[in-house]
Amino acid sequence: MDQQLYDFGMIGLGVMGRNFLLNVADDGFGALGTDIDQESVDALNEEGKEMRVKGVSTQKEFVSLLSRPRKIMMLVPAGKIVDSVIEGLLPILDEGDILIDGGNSHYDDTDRRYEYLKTKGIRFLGAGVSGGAKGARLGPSIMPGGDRSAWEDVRPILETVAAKVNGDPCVTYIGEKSSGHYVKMVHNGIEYGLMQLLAEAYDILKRVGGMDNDQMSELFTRWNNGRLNSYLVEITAAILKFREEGSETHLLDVILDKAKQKGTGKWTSQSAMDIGVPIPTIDSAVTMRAISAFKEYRQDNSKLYTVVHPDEPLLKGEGLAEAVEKALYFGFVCCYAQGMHLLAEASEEMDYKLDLEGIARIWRGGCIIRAELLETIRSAYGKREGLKNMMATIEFREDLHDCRDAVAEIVHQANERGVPSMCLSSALQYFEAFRSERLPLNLVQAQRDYFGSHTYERLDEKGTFHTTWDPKKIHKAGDETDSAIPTDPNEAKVMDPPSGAEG
Ligand SMILES: NC(=O)C1=CN([C@@H]2O[C@H](COP(=O)(O)OP(=O)(O)OC[C@H]3O[C@@H](n4cnc5c(N)ncnc54)[C@H](OP(=O)(O)O)[C@@H]3O)[C@@H](O)[C@H]2O)C=CC1
Ligand SMILES: O=C(CO)[C@H](O)[C@H](O)COP(=O)(O)O
Repeated sequence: MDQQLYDFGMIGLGVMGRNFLLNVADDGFGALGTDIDQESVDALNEEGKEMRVKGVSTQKEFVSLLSRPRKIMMLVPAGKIVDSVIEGLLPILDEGDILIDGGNSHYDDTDRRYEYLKTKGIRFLGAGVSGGAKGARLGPSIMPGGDRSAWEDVRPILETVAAKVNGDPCVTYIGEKSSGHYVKMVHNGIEYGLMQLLAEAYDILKRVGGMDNDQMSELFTRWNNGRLNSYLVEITAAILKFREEGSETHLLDVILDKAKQKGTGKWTSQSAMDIGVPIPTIDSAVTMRAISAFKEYRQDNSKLYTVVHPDEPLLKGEGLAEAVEKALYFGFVCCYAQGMHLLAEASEEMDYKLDLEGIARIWRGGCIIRAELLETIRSAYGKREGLKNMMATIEFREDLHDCRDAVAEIVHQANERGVPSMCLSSALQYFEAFRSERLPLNLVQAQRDYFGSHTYERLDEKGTFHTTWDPKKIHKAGDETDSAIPTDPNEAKVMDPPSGAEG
């Protein structure tokens, strides 16, 4: 093999890169890897001894051993490292070679790199990869976007290594420019939401229902055999019962309750805010990770504010379990609905021309958010061209109706005992807001017009209106904000803090 050229190259032989490359080799392709760390190169050579795999130490040797056009994937930490790897490669690549960024890069960086590499004659793909270590090794879900001809060239390899659902590979060309990384970012936003919903269900079962870890593990296993069937429910069941060898304690009970984040969830929320798409369940999950990081504040506050716990929960045992299952299912549907809606709007905003059915299809296997539910989502989008929000489709209408009261009850139970349920509550509130024909935002419009002359529209007349709400208002030319200061001293007083509030 050493004298032959290799079909596929990987830069970065960490958790994802090494496993992805071994997966490529499993499928009979010649697989070549390199890493800044010699130990990772040696480990690949050791692990790939019996396979068509080789690790080399320099980029020069790496590039010289790849067949043309070279097909190189980078799985290195996102950010400046990606740019430095690109700069190192450029002088030794040839026109038409293909570079794939498989990491979790920000879509703006991907657009910049795509344009830059085009000027250098390099065909660039920003390809989200999901599935963690095991997925990369056995079959991930892959979301490539960018140069279409590059996709056609790497397609046979990516379709072979990707996960399969009923023989269908979990990879498709997502679209132009940064669309692949945008879709992966939203995948991760949904991932944040589902994980937090599961964490809240665990907390409620434990603190409201008094269930122990082994009982919860059995329950999650049971749920995984029903409509909640998904990778994240499956691993939650496994985590709940896990004990280290020789230990009586569940490992979960001694893990610090501060969740880290690398950025993709936050970027999803930021982009949704920019475009104006509501994704409160994903936002709440990002916020809960941020709150979790303030452990010391939480410790201090827990001593200051105590919650009176009612003696007997209204729901317990099987009744509670059944209601939590409904709440979780409801939360899952709302979370996917928010992510898909964001993709639908972003597709227009960024001109990505996304195929939402295709995206749901390649998320059914290999990735972290894979779930039985995704087949229903795929079918809902497949049947309706232009569908943006799936909440009102016949596929989900009955289930959401059926689960709604259970979510309200579970949130109530959690509130009664001071157990935070930000994601579950946000899912319920999202549903309530979207099914409200009339929202109280008429008052917000009136307030905006009152203090800032921002105008409003009316239900009973066409046009844009402004009212002089307070004839006593002092208008200072060119400074509308000043006119917002109430002139009535009694009104101003209301804004003073109530006496005795401090301390
Ligand atoms: N872990 C996961 O579950 C998933 C990760 N991702 C994304 O994939 C990317 C890689 O993640 P992951 O494999 O977990 O990260 P790791 O840190 O495990 O691996 C990255 C590897 O790249 C090496 N590296 C760093 N700089 C260079 C360089 N200049 N040239 C060559 N190699 C270099 C690192 O070496 P050293 O350690 O010595 O710095 C390390 O071996 C990230 O963008 C991540 O967000 C995507 C999906 C899932
Ligand atoms: O992309 C992934 C899975 O799909 C990664 O595991 C992701 O990096 C996890 O994100 P975070 O560290 O922010 O929880």
